[in-house]
Amino acid sequence: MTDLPDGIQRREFDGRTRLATRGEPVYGEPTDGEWRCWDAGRSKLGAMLESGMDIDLTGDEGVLYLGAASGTTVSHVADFAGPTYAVEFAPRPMGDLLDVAEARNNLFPLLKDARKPETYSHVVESDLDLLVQDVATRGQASVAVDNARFLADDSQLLLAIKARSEDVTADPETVFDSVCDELTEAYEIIDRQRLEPSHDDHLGVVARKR
Ligand SMILES: C[S@@+](CC[C@H](N)C(=O)[O-])C[C@H]1O[C@@H](n2cnc3c(N)ncnc32)[C@H](O)[C@@H]1O
Repeated sequence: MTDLPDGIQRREFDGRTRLATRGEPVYGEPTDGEWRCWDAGRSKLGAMLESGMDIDLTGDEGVLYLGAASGTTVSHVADFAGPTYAVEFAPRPMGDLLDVAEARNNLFPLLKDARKPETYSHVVESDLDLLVQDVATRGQASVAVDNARFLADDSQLLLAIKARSEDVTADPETVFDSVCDELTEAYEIIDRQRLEPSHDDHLGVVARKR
């Protein structure tokens, strides 16, 4: 069961109850006053929260977000959480991400490679509460394990695993099992759930740092 902080609400948009955060709109999402709809169809973390996975959020978390792209999901995270470091290695979406950060003084975009945490360890604080990861790259488990260095003990990992980024031909369940096995080097898995129908061949994982 998901524990939602005050900064995330369930509200009605177009006759459907959906998640929402308070902040400047980013991707043309529907709004209701200062609340903006968090579109689970465009956000794996949104889908994980909407499906009621075993996630525990308080709203004052320090966050490291890996794979921020243009800021669709990390904008919602920065709306409800504390300092949010957003790592993205592609220069193209970084321009959009900088615009998103303009309206959020707790969002810090970093043009860095998530496979090389040593290149941003001088900027990102230590003892963070939450690692959110959505990087379309091979070696998703080792990225999460290598970045555990920024987390306090017992903090949370919210991970979306994309099967095809590991192996386009393998059965997704086999890929998910192997990534989850590798994660246990640094984390205890609390919950795992496929993200269909909104995100094909993706697994949502909730874990705690050991
Ligand atoms: C599926 S998109 C992320 C979407 C985003 N999380 C959202 O929901 O708004 C995956 C992103 O991971 C980025 N990425 C892939 N490998 C990376 C790496 N090694 N370091 C940083 N970013 C990476 C890609 O450039 C891409 O923007």
